[in-house]
Amino acid sequence: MATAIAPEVDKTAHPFDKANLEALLSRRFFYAPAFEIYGGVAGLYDYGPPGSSLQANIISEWRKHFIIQDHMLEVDTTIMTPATVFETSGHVARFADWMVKDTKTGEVLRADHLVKSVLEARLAGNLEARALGGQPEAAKAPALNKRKKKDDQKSVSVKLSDEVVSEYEVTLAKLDDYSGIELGELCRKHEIKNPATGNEVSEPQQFNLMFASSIGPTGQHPGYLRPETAQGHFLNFSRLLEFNNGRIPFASAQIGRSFRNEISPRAGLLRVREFTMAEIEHYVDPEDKRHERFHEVRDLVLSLLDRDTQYAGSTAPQKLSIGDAVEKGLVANETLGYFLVRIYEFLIKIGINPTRLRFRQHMANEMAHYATDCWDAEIHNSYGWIECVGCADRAAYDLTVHSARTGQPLLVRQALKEPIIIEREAPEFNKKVIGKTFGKDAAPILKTVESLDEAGLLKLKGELVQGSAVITVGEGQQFSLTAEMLKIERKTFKQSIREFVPNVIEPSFGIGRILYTLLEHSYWARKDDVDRGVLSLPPLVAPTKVLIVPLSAREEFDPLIREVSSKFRKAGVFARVDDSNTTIGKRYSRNDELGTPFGVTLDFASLQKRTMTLRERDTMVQLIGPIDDVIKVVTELVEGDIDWAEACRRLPVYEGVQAV
Ligand SMILES: Nc1ncnc2c1ncn2[C@@H]1O[C@H](COP(=O)(O)OP(=O)(O)OP(=O)(O)O)[C@@H](O)[C@H]1O
Repeated sequence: MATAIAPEVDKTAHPFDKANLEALLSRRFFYAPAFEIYGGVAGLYDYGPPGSSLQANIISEWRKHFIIQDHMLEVDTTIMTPATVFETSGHVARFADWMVKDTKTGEVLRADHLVKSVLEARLAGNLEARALGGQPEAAKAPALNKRKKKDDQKSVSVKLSDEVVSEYEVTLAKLDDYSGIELGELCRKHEIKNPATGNEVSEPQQFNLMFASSIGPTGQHPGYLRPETAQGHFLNFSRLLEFNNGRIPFASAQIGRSFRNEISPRAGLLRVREFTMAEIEHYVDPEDKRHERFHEVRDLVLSLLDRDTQYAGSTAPQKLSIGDAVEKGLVANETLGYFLVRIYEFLIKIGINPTRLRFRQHMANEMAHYATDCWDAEIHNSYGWIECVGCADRAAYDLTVHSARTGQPLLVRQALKEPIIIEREAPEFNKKVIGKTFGKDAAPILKTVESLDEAGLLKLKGELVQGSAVITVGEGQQFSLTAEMLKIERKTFKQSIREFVPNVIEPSFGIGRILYTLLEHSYWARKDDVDRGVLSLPPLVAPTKVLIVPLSAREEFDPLIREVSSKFRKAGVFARVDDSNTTIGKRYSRNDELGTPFGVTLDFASLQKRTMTLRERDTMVQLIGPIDDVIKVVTELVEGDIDWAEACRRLPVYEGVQAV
């Protein structure tokens, strides 16, 4: 048997060409602007057949990797949410970005994106100018009036002083940390204007990103489309805990749509107004954030860009094993570290280039006020380093606020191995007297006193000793209590149950951002022809796994096509027949663009000798073998049980005319 060597393919013969990739994605209908024939709406996209399959395959792998392998509890909660939920969670007050307006045209721009694009364009212009030689334009920020109007839309060769370059670099490294006021100051200081018009911009204003709606026909019940899936997990916490037999740690997981009214979405799938998220809420004991499988991942080395490095104005990550990172306190705890590794493994498995993946820690202002640590998985693409997954330790915030608002306990009760004896102040009521004196107000009065903490009870006790005490119930109603109604005494209790609100570690994935970045990482053009694009998607996520190509349209091929299709179907391999009336080369080229990893060709020899050729997308090498052997090899390739080098050892190279 002739053995083929699996050749290395040069995928870097041409520099990455975004326009070519975008043309391919549109031509093959991976996705397209929604409502296109009505002119489209910014930030809304529809996925076509290959895009939908690719997304479904990524999600399917996500379910296997996280839900199945880590035994998570899957939920599917509603998108439409009553306003009170988001008032409680803080989204109504704080889920906002800073926007500025063009003072003449009224065009709206996101403030931090404006600062970023203008400073980056100036730095790029500086590099160009330095390459050409020349004097720095100014010791400080270059005045815009010295520049051409509109010059910040793209880089313009203007040399900057070293001092300005370093100031810009530090500003960019810390960009996510600035408040609205600071962004306004940056615009004034660096004379940042609307690049499209050269006009000044207004002071930054906050814009809430949630889509408001109302529930029911009266319009009296305000609601919002959820901007993340997380709240649906938290509100079901008690049921989930019960489902898990009252034990933590455990995690809930949800895949679903979220909506954000982004200020000016201009980055394709990276910033859209409706998108699919996959979110995990992992509930842990606040006093023990170890993870039972941490030992399995502790030696894996990640690229970590910590907070202090960013404050120092650098964006160079350090390579560190997650074990060391947790030990040094760089990553707050084992559970957070475990998830960083699991996120890494998932992204690599679906085809993200590991050299273009880093984890960046949030800076102080960037992080939600309640979070204790947060790292974003950022993946590099032609738009720069893009957050694709956020991973935060949200502490006990969400469960605490929903519990306080609803009066429902959202906590864990754990039997203590050894009961503990505690001494504390305890109220003893004379319910008869209270009932007689206060009537229907008696119950809320008792509830208010019972909810007082140790300090509150001691204060009340002191006042009662003086004769009477006033307590405030609900919205400010006051009642006077006497020593006849209430005694407060120090008592001893035996506690055999520990009650606590768990902390939540939340990995949150944006599927669209991952999908687009994967397409960029997979795209390259053949050395001999820049227009022959290939998407090297791994078989695991490729929309179609095998293309069946009959060489002739003659009827006598039909039974064989049916047989091969049916055998692939039975093996669980998604195959498509391409019997279009075009050359075999064109058929393969089209499927290279669709990312189809394998092709099998049925020719006249197939009819006579029952053989079939097998073509690999990237190398275009063709092997040949008996039909059943080829199907077996393809099945193993698709399932990841063997690689192409092994396939080349199993089947001889096809020596006939190569169908390229
Ligand atoms: N407008 C959007 N379009 C597509 N994906 C998004 C969008 N907003 C968020 N995501 C995805 O959801 C994930 C979790 O959302 P999160 O709230 O952490 O994002 P974010 O910090 O608001 O993102 P950004 O700062 O880029 O707006 C992100 O990592 C990203 O992958």
